[in-house]
Amino acid sequence: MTLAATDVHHGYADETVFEGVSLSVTPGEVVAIIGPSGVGKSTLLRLLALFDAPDSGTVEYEGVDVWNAPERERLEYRRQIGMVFQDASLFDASVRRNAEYGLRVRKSWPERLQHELVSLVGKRNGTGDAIEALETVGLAEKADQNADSLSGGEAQRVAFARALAYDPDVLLLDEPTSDLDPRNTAVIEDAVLEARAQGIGVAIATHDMHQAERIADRVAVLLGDGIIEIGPTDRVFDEPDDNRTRKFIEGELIY
Ligand SMILES: Nc1ncnc2c1ncn2[C@@H]1O[C@H](COP(=O)(O)OP(=O)(O)OP(=O)(O)O)[C@@H](O)[C@H]1O
Repeated sequence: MTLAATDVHHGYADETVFEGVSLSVTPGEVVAIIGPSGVGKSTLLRLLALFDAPDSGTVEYEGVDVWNAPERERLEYRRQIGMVFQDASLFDASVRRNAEYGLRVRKSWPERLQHELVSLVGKRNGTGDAIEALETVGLAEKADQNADSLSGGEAQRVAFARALAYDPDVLLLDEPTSDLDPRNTAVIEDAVLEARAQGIGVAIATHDMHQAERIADRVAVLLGDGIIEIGPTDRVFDEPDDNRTRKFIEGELIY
């Protein structure tokens, strides 16, 4: 399942964040979105997550222009996309109940609706296993603990498991490790690579250049005027086409 934003423009009130941005996420790849603070990395992820419609341009799920599709279809496409934010935002409930959240919502739907939606996206998700997802992030043994007993890093790992348990086609990660120590970061990065191995397409916004180098297949560099460069990670880091990319990677203030 390919998720693609094409020539999207977006802004808030009168302020344009970016224009003419195109980015696709294909199955089994990790795309890192890098760029200075405020250039619109989160905004782009929100457009890909179908939370917000672009001001112009299209967002397509497997070739379907989702903002011209009926609302019910759009909601179903949205459910194929797992999102993890910088802040874990867990519920005051057990780790297991948090990880199961998406599964419970889907199971509560009428059978007729389930069939209709399976025919739309070609699979029945919501049948995943929360404990398996917790195992992926090394927290299955804490399944019965209340989420508020977890450390910040553990909570973020549960947020990742919650997105994974639902069996998404795509995972969108908005700086998921920016507040984490190296050990918890490594757990999340391994889980990302595991998701990729299962065929999930992943886009991750990150300020950590080393993280992008470690886990991304492709890197998109977002600057004031849009994506100035996109390509295989090694090529973008070692031989960037755009001089601003090189300066940004080397830590110069360019924006
Ligand atoms: N809901 C909103 N209402 C108004 N302006 C917003 C909103 N969300 C983001 N912005 C503005 O849009 C611009 C892009 O923000 P965004 O969060 O997408 O950038 P970012 O690259 O993810 O930044 P950071 O790296 O600091 O997280 C910023 O100027 C921000 O202030």
